[in-house]
Amino acid sequence: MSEDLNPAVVLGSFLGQPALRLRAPDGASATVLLHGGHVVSWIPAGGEEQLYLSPSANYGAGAAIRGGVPVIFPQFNERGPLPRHGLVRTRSWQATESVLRAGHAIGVLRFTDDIATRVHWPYRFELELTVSLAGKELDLELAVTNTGDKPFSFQAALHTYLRCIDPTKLQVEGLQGCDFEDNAPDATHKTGQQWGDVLTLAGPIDRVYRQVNRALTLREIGRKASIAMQGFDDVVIWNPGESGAAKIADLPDDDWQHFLCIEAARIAEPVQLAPGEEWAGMQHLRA
Ligand SMILES: O=P(O)(O)OC[C@H]1O[C@H](O)[C@H](O)[C@@H](O)[C@@H]1O
Repeated sequence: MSEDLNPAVVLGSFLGQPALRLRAPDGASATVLLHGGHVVSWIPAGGEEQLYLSPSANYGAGAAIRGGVPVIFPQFNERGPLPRHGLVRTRSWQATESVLRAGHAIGVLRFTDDIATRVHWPYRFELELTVSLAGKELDLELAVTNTGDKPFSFQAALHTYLRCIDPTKLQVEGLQGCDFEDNAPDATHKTGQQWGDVLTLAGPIDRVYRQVNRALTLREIGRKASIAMQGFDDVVIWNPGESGAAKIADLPDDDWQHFLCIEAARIAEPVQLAPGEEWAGMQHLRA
């Protein structure tokens, strides 16, 4: 991609890392690192930063960046033999396209399997992350294509760290009736069902909500944001709380108070892809 192909989307740098910088005509902007295809910043038109990014985050080859929107593929967490959260958040992607269409700045990044990924996972695949923004909206689409001659199955997620004022005072609405798996260290029951429509946090939370077929609303003082998904059946809600944050080296001890992860995920029922097939999942964020 040439540097001056489109003034709405340019190749630049962010903390010394190669990055795609998107700016819509209405002033909305986002930054996507080539490392991990990782969105590290999103500022809606006339608004403020919506994503949390740890000041202690690590960057560069092999690093998993704490904050922003890590792309998880083909394994979620430690639910298999691969490195935690898969193979692509720690590797370099390529910027392939930049477009300004109907007022939206759009950038596309691609990741293709290589010898290093095939050592872990012997499949041929291509990922494409499309980042599109304008006004108060950010749309992220992850497309996965099986470019090989063997079928495979995978899990995937867009592990979005949403910046917030205080996670213990916000509300997430829209999960009523959904079954969940509770992976918090102190959870007394490993599964449950969301009985009320309003989820509030009292401490650490690490839940996989199943079959969330509607948009979620995040409310806190002076703010109402919405998060909708397509293709991603599950939603992970994660915050390590004070005790968990103390064990995370690349997160300042108090910073658990500045974000809530609302992750568009496909975990419980992995996607099966035959040779030549493609799957796409989307997360739509509205500030
Ligand atoms: O520390 P990481 O490897 O980035 O994982 C961060 C978190 O990701 C997900 O939200 C999982 O549900 C959590 O169990 C995990 O702690």
